[in-house]
Amino acid sequence: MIEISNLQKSFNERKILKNISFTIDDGEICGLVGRSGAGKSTLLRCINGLESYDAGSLKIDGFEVKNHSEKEIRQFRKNIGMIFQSFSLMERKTVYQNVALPMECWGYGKEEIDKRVKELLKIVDIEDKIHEKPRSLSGGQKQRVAIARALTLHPKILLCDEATSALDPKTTQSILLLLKKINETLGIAVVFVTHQMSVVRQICHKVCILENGEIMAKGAVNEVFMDQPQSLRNLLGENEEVILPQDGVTIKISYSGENVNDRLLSDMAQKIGVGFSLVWAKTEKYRDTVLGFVIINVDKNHISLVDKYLNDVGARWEVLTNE
Ligand SMILES: Nc1ncnc2c1ncn2[C@@H]1O[C@H](COP(=O)(O)OP(=O)(O)OP(=O)(O)O)[C@@H](O)[C@H]1O
Repeated sequence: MIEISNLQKSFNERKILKNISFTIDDGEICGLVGRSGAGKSTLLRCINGLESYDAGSLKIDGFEVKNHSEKEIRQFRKNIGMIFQSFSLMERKTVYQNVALPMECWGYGKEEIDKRVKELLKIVDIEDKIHEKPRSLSGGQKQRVAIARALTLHPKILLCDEATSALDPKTTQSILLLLKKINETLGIAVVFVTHQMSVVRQICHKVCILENGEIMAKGAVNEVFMDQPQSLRNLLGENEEVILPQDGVTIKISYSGENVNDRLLSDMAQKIGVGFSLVWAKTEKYRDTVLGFVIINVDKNHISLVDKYLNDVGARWEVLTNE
């Protein structure tokens, strides 16, 4: 379990992380998102003990990460694997040798290394490239090797720094599926720093949105995406321009596949006898649920009935325009 409480970090008097608090439970996947320079990588480096922090607490399974000897930190880092956008493989070594490296550094015997490397190459589905050098591999294959290497010492946590940002969409999908499988079968917690919201939607249980070193929103992914806090809107941008009607009241309704069924609007029309015009709608698939977003326009005389109905069924909604 990762427990971060009021964490603060400055570089040259400049506050980079301000009062960061959140927890990641064992086996959870947490997305850390935010604009460039928000402090995501610094936070990741604090988690694996590469960077210290000025105040607050960062505990992993009860172990406060800062103020330890080199030896203690080295031992602690065995619990944490890390993968990067740039893969960071050793070009002169083969796939086998790259994956074997952490175990060699820790002085494991040849036989144990051989068994573990082959087992991992099978998990990441790249056994056929065992004797190749990184230069002959595609980006996705290189990331598979990097994932295998990150898992050699049986870590409890995998930190991913923009791990899919250099990959095309199809390869990104296959790496996300692999990380999901690893999370589910090995129970490893994953912290995923990314700019790609699709990554958060598809594999993360939780998300933290960082802005200028502060957490602006955090929580279960479907909750945060349904609430659409300003920090999330800032990140998503205005990529869909919807033309809103000039008269009546235009409202946006958000609902999840768990608490409101897809007959929400037709039921509303039937039960309260109110018509509406559909302005825009979309559904999005998340890890464990589907979210629906609908914009409708109703006569202003009917808005109190609509208000009551939507509150009764537990849908979230907001007024976009009111004539
Ligand atoms: N070692 C350092 N010394 C001084 N300033 C640093 C150092 N490392 C990071 N910073 C500064 O801290 C801020 C946060 O950097 P960080 O790399 O954590 O952001 P980020 O959210 O990961 O950005 P990106 O998405 O571009 O990787 C930036 O303004 C950066 O310049």
